[in-house]
Amino acid sequence: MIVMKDVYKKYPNGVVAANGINIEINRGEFVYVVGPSGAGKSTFIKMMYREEAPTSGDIIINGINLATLRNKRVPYLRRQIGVVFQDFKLLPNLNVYENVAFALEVIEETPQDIRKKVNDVLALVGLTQKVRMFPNELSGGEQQRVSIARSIVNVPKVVIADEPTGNLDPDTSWDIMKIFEEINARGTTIVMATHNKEIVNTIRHRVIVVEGGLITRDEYGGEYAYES
Ligand SMILES: Nc1ncnc2c1ncn2[C@@H]1O[C@H](COP(=O)(O)OP(=O)(O)OP(=O)(O)O)[C@@H](O)[C@H]1O
Repeated sequence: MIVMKDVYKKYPNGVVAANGINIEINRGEFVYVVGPSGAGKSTFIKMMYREEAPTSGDIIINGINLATLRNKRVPYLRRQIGVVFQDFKLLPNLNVYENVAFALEVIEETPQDIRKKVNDVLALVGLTQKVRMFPNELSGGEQQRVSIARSIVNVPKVVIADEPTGNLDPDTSWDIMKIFEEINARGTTIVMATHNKEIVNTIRHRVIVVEGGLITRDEYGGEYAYES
């Protein structure tokens, strides 16, 4: 469960990117976050995994209050949340297997556990044949699959994705969406910022519209639509 109460965010340059956001997202939901460029979608998402801190207001993720979370507890939060980016953010000097295993190794899993968990998630995203390849040997879609595998290897309750199909062609984007659908079907909450109107209007889920740092619409099975 994700709760935001009166969340306000002003960047040091004076830009107000969140201007009183209130929202509840229940366990297992799939939520699209849409809105015009500069509306505050990335800021909204970054505050959920504490990449950005709100200026005021409360953010509670699976019972963890980010307002009172100590910095040393941030890794604990990050284990509960998988994050997927538009530009994949893979480590270029590690192969597919190592990029995914890295996320587990940092929390001191045993080698046997690592092997099983990494192979399982790589099978889920369809990359079993490419485990020894490096990011620069993969297509964009394959790199995004690695990044998704990395995001779910710790079995997080929530996966947050900021424009995960933004760098991909339409066919590849649909393939990536199938993986998110599968992850969601297994019970993981998904929060996804996207500009992809066709996807939002075809694979229907809850749609939150962010405009001017505010949630201006919130509809289950809604359409990709906003005023400006
Ligand atoms: N680190 C930052 N410092 C200062 N201002 C920022 C910072 N990050 C974002 N902003 C500003 O906050 C506002 C919201 O930006 P944000 O990236 O959240 O929008 P967005 O809806 O994700 O946009 P896009 O769809 O273009 O990615 C914009 O005016 C932006 O310029």
